[in-house]
Amino acid sequence: MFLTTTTPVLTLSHQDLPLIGRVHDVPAKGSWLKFYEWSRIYGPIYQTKMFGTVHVWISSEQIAHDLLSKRAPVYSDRPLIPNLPNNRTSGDYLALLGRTETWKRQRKLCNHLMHTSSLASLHSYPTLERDRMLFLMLRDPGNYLEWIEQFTSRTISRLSWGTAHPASVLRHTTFGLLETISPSGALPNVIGFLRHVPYVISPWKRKEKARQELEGKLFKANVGFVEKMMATQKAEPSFIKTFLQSKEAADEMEKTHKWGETDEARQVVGLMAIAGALTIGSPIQSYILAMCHYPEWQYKLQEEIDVVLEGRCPQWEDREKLPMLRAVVKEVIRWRPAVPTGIPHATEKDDIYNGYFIPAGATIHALEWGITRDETVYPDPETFNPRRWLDPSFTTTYREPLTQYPNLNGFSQFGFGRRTCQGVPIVEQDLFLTMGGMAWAFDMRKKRDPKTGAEVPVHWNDYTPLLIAKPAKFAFDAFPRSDEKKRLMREMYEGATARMEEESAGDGEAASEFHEKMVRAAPAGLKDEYGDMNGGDMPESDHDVLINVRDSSPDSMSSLGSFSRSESPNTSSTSEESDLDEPAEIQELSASVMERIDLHMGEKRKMFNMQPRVAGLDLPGAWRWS
Ligand code: HEM
Repeated sequence: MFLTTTTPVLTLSHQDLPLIGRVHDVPAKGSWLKFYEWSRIYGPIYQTKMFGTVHVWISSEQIAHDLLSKRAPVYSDRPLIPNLPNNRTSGDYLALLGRTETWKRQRKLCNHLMHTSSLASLHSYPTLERDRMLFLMLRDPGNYLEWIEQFTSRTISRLSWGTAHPASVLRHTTFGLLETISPSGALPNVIGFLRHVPYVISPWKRKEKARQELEGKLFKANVGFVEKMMATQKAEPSFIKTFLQSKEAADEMEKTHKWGETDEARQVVGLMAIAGALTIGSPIQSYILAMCHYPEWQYKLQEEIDVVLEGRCPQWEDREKLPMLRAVVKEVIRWRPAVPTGIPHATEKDDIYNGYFIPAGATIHALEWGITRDETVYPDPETFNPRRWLDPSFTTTYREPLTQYPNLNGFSQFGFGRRTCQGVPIVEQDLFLTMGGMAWAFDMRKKRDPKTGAEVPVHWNDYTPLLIAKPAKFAFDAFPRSDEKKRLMREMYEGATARMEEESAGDGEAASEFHEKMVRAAPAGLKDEYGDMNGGDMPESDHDVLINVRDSSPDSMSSLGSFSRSESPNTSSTSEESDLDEPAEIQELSASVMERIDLHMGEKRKMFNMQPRVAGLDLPGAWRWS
């Protein structure tokens, strides 16, 4: 009943797009590979029907521009997400809103906050956190996933609220949201009618409600913190601070109409934090994967950095002088897109494109994976080749002047038309600094078997299945390139931590008060999950031991409570610090965390029971809850 034919249907006035595929032909893992494979057979635009909804898949940048940009009034809506059914209207998540007045107002605010922050070079937060990350990698490269995720979540926390303290909880709630919204995440996104299951027996609804409650409290507490710091002139720069200052300076009309209420700004900034924490780790990890497979590019990059900077580690101010580094950044994103299926748009009216009919209400996917494999634009697309951005013979990608290009502005990987990504300045700076820093500091390469001397294989393209795809964990060696660089890394780390300590002295108790109390109030089991509210600060000296209590491989991250942490003295609990004298807000929050864990356990049991019924629909295992 849900299935389709492989033959285009002809009518007198127009032709339907080629209609292909069945829901159970699409694997849950690497679904974009299947959609790309179909594009090779059926062309750069075709449709599938899944549970009654038309999905249009576009694998050509030109077609994506023709529709999503040039016909923006028709193609700028977002589809309903069955597992988050108010996504188009609630105003909680800007990126998921329909094309409403709320979305327009929020997008304007987001734009203003990003612009202000990027004019101030993101307040050097990415540099500070990059310096911290390099040293952590030096000490414990095997835990690279943790250091990278800490880098991204701490950087965006600082940008959003002027402090890194919320980073751990942010990572947690954000990953839950990714499950909620991903087509291959929560089951109602695959079997749409499951969204009608009543709340009391819907594990998905209950889990999502608990997650949203926790997230809401986190965002509220963070705004409260910024307000408190501003009252004493100690607030570090942040999106929220910019909002509050802009509103303060505005006239009465602008106060509500232009900038909206603080509650709304809280959600806009929350969404920006979510986007930053979710996405940027993907290309950083893919860079290491690329260097394992293409060591020659690592040497070329190191040569550029060494010659131009004479031994210094790349800084954001060096960007004009380092085109190869910018080319590597861009090529990593092309080679392994972070959002390989794109974030879908929806049509508001029937449309005809080159004689093909596209109905109102269709879900439109700019298939980023397919777009980056268009051979007319990217010859030999499977090969990682930054030269395509630097050599004039690559006429479709090369652009002058090299002091400016390549860069990420307008790159297809950040979407199309009115819904393009707002975070490009952060992505650009984060990736330039981390990839440049890693190339400067380390020779990264495949491990060798100590007995045989043979290279230990590294996967080529094993990525996590959710909307934001990250490479499965792999083993590699990261050798510091010299003793001098080791010394400099320590110095850079110490410089970064000194500044952090200064900030902590400035924010005194207020910054950590909320988060640390939450940890202390939580029972022992939960401390594993929320243990280090600083996002895993480093021990004082080399002799301290990092205790990583959990595996942070992408696979294990698909279950709640899976983030690894390092034990830190200031977050450990004592019997005197019981929850009895905690403020009501903290007790309430801790109870909600408990409820969420209970829910999670119950839900897993229920899921188990439900699987035979799901299997009765003849869906392959891959489409079931995993
Ligand atoms: C590697 C990192 C990132 C990638 C690949 C990426 C990619 C994307 C894509 C493909 C879209 C959808 C565009 C469309 O619908 O046509 C999007 C939307 C968005 N991104 Fe990003 N993004 C990244 C990082 C960020 C960051 C750090 C922020 C932080 C501000 C951010 C904020 C947003 C927002 C607010 C939207 C929604 C725009 C709207 O719906 O109007 N993104 N991004």
